[in-house]
Amino acid sequence: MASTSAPPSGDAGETSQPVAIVCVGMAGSGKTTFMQQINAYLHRKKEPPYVINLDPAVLHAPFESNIDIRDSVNYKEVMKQYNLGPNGGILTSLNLFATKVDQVVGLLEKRIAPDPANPTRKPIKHILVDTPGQIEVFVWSASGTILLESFASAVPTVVAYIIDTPRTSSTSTFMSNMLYACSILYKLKLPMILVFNKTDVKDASFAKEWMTDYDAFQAALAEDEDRNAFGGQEGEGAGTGYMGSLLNSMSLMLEEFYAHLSVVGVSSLYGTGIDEFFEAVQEKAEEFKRDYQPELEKRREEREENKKKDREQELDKMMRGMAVSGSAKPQVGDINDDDVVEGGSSGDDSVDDDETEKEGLQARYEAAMHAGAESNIPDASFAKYLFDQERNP
Ligand SMILES: Nc1nc2c(ncn2[C@@H]2O[C@H](COP(=O)(O)OP(=O)(O)OP(=O)(O)O)[C@@H](O)[C@H]2O)c(=O)[nH]1
Repeated sequence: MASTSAPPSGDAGETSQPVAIVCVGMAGSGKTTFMQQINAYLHRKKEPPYVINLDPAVLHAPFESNIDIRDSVNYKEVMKQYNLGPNGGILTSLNLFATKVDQVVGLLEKRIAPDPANPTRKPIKHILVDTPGQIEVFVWSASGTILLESFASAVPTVVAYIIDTPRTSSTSTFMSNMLYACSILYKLKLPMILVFNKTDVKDASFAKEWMTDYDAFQAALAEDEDRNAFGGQEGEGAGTGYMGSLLNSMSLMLEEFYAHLSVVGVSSLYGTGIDEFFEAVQEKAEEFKRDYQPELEKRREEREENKKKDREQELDKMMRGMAVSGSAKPQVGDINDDDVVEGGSSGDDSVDDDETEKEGLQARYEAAMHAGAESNIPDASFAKYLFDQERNP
């Protein structure tokens, strides 16, 4: 079941490696406000984080970034040059930035490694990564995967999925959001924390209960069905028996998924629940090292192995190509020599044969003409003569 209030396994700052927290969330869920809040929290704790902004379209970020995609890629220029709309512009900017991921990780690794020239420099304990508001552009793009895998190869990385709690309070919107979270987990393959934001407006206890108590969700489902209110506050209330049974089976299916999540309720506006969030970060960082890192390394090794195989195949193909073209010349030479020796049927020889044939025909024709002239063979018989000559040269 969801580890909604798991005890902290130590201060997040005590881990030897820093933890990267990648914030994703639907537009308006409060991602930027949340980033601002956790950034301020860490500054207050005198543990300033390393901040990476991957949102090329953000106009005013309320916090400073150490690495900012906007410093390398001009989103508006990308839109203009490639004739793209806003989403295409963000995607292309991310793709362009992903080509520099080695430099980004290089900078990051340099910063988190101890500096012999400055031994008193405070180590970085948290890396905060802000992502574009268009969640699908990041989560479902190749560049998003490349960037995340690169971070995860450098430091333990966890995903914080920010949810707008007041807009998730009906059974159907809750289920939609959970399915989306599930798809993100499958896609990113990194430990995930569900951050129920805006708890100053709507407490997240209902969500925690629904995730841990199947009967409680069933009761809420029955209530929504009775009220014909599957859309909740923001829906149209289009409840049907089909919807009820669908939500029912989905909630059963998601039980296993919930078991792998940490769930926290926060108010980014007032800063409540942030301690609990960092406890969950610590828990997930440990989980990353225990469960995800070996899997990531296995995938990386497989990729390397496949790359090696591809390279070997290419090399093999090339060598075979060289062998064919290398041996082709002598072989062609051999064939020519053999042809000459054996009088084989090379193209040139057949031309010679044709020539000989032609000359023979010509001679016979002339002889025939001469003979015809001499013997007055009529033209009609001449063809027969030639024919006979052909058959009995
Ligand atoms: N009441 C309340 N409002 C919040 C909270 N967090 C964010 N908001 C409000 O929600 C709105 C959206 O917040 P943002 O932080 O801009 O959301 P976002 O997810 O970054 O949005 P995009 O930039 O579109 O991706 C703003 O009006 C915030 O003030 C919260 O904890 N409580």
